[in-house]
Amino acid sequence: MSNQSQIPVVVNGAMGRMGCEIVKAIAAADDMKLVGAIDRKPEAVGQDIGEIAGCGPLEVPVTMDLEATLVMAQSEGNAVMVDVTHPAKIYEQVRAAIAYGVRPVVGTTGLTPEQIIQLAEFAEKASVGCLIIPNFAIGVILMQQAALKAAEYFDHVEIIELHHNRKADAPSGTAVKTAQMLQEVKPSFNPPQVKETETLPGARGGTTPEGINIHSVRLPGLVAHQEIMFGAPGQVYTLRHDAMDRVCFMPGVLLCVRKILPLKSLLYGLDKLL
Ligand SMILES: NC(=O)C1=CN([C@@H]2O[C@H](COP(=O)(O)OP(=O)(O)OC[C@H]3O[C@@H](n4cnc5c(N)ncnc54)[C@H](OP(=O)(O)O)[C@@H]3O)[C@@H](O)[C@H]2O)C=CC1
Ligand SMILES: O=C(O)C1=N[C@H](C(=O)O)C[C@H](O)C1
Repeated sequence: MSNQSQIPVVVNGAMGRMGCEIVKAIAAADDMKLVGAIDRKPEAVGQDIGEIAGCGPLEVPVTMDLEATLVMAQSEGNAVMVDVTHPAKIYEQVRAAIAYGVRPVVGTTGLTPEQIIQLAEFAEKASVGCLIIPNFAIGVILMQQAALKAAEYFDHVEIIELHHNRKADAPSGTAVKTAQMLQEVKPSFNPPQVKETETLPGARGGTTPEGINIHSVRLPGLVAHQEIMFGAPGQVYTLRHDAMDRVCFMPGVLLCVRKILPLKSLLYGLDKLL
């Protein structure tokens, strides 16, 4: 495939756990070209991201300069930025990408519902596609679909998400999205049965506006896991997904990079693309 028909891709957070995996996946995709690698480690500036990610030289030096990279990517035309950084700066980074006409595929979690609404308005006005994808794994989307079916029959549900202990945000973006999806089937869950008292604050987890409790477990050894537990008199129905390796997210990342090109507005969730 000629260089001109390849999709130019910038990875923000390129040196992280997800970032390195994404760099390798893009390097292996014939229809994409890595044009920028951003991270926030001064000591790595100028080093080849291909060497850092372990896929051999790509001649793409690490930079800390988001704006200059967006300007460069914009000049390539039809560019995409995959962001896998940190909740702290994600809102500003997505706005900047949209402002430069570089389509953001946002894997970073931690955006608030209000921020997502504001980004949707901004993307719509700019007529730039934007994807907010709390989970790129197909297995998670299938689990969520099964949960939507179960929610038609069960009034009681709790979500348990389990992650490695380097994760910055809690609850996970996937758990938040799952609760939001369930609410579309039923406006509220878990009608109270008794007046509960927490003798240890937080023991019942965090309660979403949908009335669904989310429990966040953080341990070394875990990667990314989620259970959705439905209960009814005499039965418990549990759905579970386990990400054993971040490679499971890569087909979803590549799909987003391809599917974002014709979009002119924001979509939230991989289910919207399938
Ligand atoms: N949507 C999905 O399917 C998935 C989403 N995620 C999400 O992706 C994000 C990253 O996860 P993970 O790769 O495990 O995290 P890591 O901490 O391993 O990687 C993040 C990288 O981005 C760097 N970074 C942080 N903030 C900035 C910034 N403002 N600008 C540039 N670089 C920055 C970090 O630097 P430093 O080390 O110095 O902090 C680090 O190198 C998280 O929000 C996580 O929830 C993760 C897996 C799957
Ligand atoms: O931080 C992670 O690792 C993950 N984050 C995402 C989330 O918050 O849902 C997706 C996946 O669970 C891995």
